[in-house]
Amino acid sequence: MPKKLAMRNTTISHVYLIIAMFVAMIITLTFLMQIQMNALMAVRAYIGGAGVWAKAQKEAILSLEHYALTHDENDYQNYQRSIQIPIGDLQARIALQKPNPDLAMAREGFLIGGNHPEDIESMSDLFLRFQNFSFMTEVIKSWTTGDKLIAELNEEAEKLHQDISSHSINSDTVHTFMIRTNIINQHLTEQENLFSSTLATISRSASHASRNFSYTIALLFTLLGVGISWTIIARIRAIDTVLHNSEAYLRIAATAFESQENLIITDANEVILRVNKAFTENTGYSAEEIIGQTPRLLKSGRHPPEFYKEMWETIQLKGAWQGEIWGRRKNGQIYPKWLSISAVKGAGGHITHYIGSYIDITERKEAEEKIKYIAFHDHLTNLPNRRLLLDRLQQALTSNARSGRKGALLFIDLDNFKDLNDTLGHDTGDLLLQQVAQRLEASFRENDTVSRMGGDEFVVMLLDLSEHHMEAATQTELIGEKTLAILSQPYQLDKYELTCTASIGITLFDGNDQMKDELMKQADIAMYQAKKAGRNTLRFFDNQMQDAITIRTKLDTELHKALESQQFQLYYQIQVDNARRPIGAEALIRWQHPTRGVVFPGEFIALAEETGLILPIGKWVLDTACAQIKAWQNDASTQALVLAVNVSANQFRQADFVSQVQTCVQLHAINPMLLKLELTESLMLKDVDDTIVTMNSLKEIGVQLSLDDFGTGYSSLQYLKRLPFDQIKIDRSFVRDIATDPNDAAIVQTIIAMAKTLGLNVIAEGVETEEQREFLNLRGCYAYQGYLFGKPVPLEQFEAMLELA
Ligand SMILES: Nc1nc2c(ncn2[C@@H]2O[C@H](COP(=O)(O)O[C@H]3[C@@H](O)[C@H](n4cnc5c(=O)[nH]c(N)nc54)O[C@@H]3COP(=O)(O)O)[C@@H](O)[C@H]2O)c(=O)[nH]1
Repeated sequence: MPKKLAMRNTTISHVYLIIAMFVAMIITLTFLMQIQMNALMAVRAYIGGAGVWAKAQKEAILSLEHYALTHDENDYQNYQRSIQIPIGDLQARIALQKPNPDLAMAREGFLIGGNHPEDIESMSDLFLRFQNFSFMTEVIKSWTTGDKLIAELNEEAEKLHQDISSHSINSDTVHTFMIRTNIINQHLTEQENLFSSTLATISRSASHASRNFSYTIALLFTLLGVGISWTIIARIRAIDTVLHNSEAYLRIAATAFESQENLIITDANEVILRVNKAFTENTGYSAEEIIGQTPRLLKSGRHPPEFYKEMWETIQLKGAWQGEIWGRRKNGQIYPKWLSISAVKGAGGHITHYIGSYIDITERKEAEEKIKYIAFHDHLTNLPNRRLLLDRLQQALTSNARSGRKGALLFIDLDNFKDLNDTLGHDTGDLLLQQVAQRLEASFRENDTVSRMGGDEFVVMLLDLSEHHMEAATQTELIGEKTLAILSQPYQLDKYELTCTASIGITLFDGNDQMKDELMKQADIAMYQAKKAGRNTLRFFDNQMQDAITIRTKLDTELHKALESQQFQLYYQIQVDNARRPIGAEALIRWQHPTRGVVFPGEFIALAEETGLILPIGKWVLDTACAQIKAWQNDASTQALVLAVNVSANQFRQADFVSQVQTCVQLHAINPMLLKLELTESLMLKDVDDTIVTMNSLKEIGVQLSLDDFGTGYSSLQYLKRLPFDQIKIDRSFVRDIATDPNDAAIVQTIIAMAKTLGLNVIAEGVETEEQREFLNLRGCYAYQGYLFGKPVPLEQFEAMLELA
């Protein structure tokens, strides 16, 4: 923690500073005391010296006065000895006052002056240091004056000595001498007093100054000490706070360490130092077992050495790594985890520790796998779904392009599955689909893919077929045939036992520039060909099929446009009675194609049925027919005509078909009896009960119902009895050969008889010859439609034809 470290360093330097300050204070005060002591010693020595000096001077004068009276040479000698002391001091002063003070000479002088040898240094020192200070100049001045007086005294002494030695002395001379020495003595005493009092003053002042200075220094150091101590206290408080916070951090870190995430700390050599509880619970290793080991103990063995090499290189380079990795628990279980490793660096930038944290992603992985499974499998059969098949197909295309081997797609569609679903229910339908899936799975190799597209459609992808087209086709055909055989075996679906066949469309692929969607479409097209070929069979895709599909696609686009651009038109084919009188017409749709001219319904109705476009087309036909009936109301020749329109199965099955018819009838305000709806026989077979309900509702509106193409379907009399038809229309395929084919003649005769029994009208279509008309007439059929009376024509021609009739 750099902040803490910086604070600690600052505090330590403050402590050093305070110690240094006290040392400095002690040294300074000691030094000051030393100076003070020296100064005081020097002052004391000078005061002492002054006493000695004064005493010697007094003794010298006494000895000299005595000598003047006694002329005893001993007295003069005494004078000489006494006067040496002041003269010694004079010598010392002169030596010290030299530009280059002569300390040796000064010492000699001071010694002669009777000063203590130990005082001499401080005396010289005081003199030299302070000689220019005012207080010292006073002293020196007094001293100099004293010295001059001593010199005067000495002159008087020498003169006296000469006078005595030459016996030229008299009482007057002695008297004068005595007066002069007295004067000198008085002056000297004054100077001594001045000298001593000045020194005493200096001593006191120095003492006061020194004490005050010491106090000031001590005060300053104390203040400084207090200031620094204050700072240190503040620092210590701050450190306390930081320490407190650090402890909190440590507590937080310890709590965080014991989090849900699995944590592991190693040293720089990857030796495990610490793990948390989550880790021990997750791996099964106790802390004691794992500490001291390396994370290699946790290796799964699923990653190659390069994986770990790369991982550690990243950590060294970037300081961290994270990724998905397999680990091993103590019980040997391998499991996935999301691992993050961070390198911890010390102050020098070297790695000191590694911290590893990971979360066990076993559950997440399982969930992902489950989601992936759901996304790529069909929930009913558990087979791969379309997405997975396309994925594998893409891979196969890539690998086949390299290997040159062929593959195949088998598009399998169950025959009549919808009928089974409708009649036996969806649960039974589901059971069938599951059993079909099981049979398919059991009969293909493991590397082939059996998938379900949805509904009753399955696609099998075969891999590793021959490189040669024909051989691959033969292999696939055999497999396809086998599959048809397997699927056509009876199924036991709860209480029902039934058989169900399939139609298979096959396309081969080799991976060269082939698109998977295109291949799927090809197999689908081939499957439709198989259906067309009668079901329970297989067909290979060929290019002609592709062309047909291309045309179909184009037609579909154009049909949509045709509806928007009102390119449809109704033609009318006359229906007559046995006296050839017009009784009605059939409205037949035509497409006025902008480039192709008139296009007949045989070319587009089936496609419109498949695509659902028949619904808006049917609505348009109904609306146009009702409008025409209304238009014919104004003319006597047309107002009784019944107009028949074809209704497709999809149109009839619309939930709101009845209300569509009712709305149309009401909107155009027509007599509903003049509208006849032609329903095909096949329409009746599905959901008979619903069909009856719808038909009854239509009958309630008042429209007529005609059973179209009668005889081509199942012609179930059982149903026919229950269905509220007004009319049966004999299909033209029976009419065509009634004169020549006894079977057809018999069928037509039976139909007419049956219709009479059921109380239904009967009309024959496709009447082209008088012979046919006569035959029908003789058998009791009195209504006809066919080229013999008129082809379907546009409205104008139809109305013109009526005028001629
Ligand atoms: N859902 C709808 N289907 C419609 C509609 N209009 C027609 N169709 C269906 O198309 C089928 C073919 O119709 P079309 O080509 O118009 O053929 C009709 C007649 O031209 C033809 N016909 C009539 N008389 C004769 C004849 O003497 N010889 C002969 N070779 N052909 C003849 O029969 C067709 C009418 O048949 P049908 O409807 O069964 O009476 C047609 O069968 C409709 O299914 C439509 O608007 N909606």
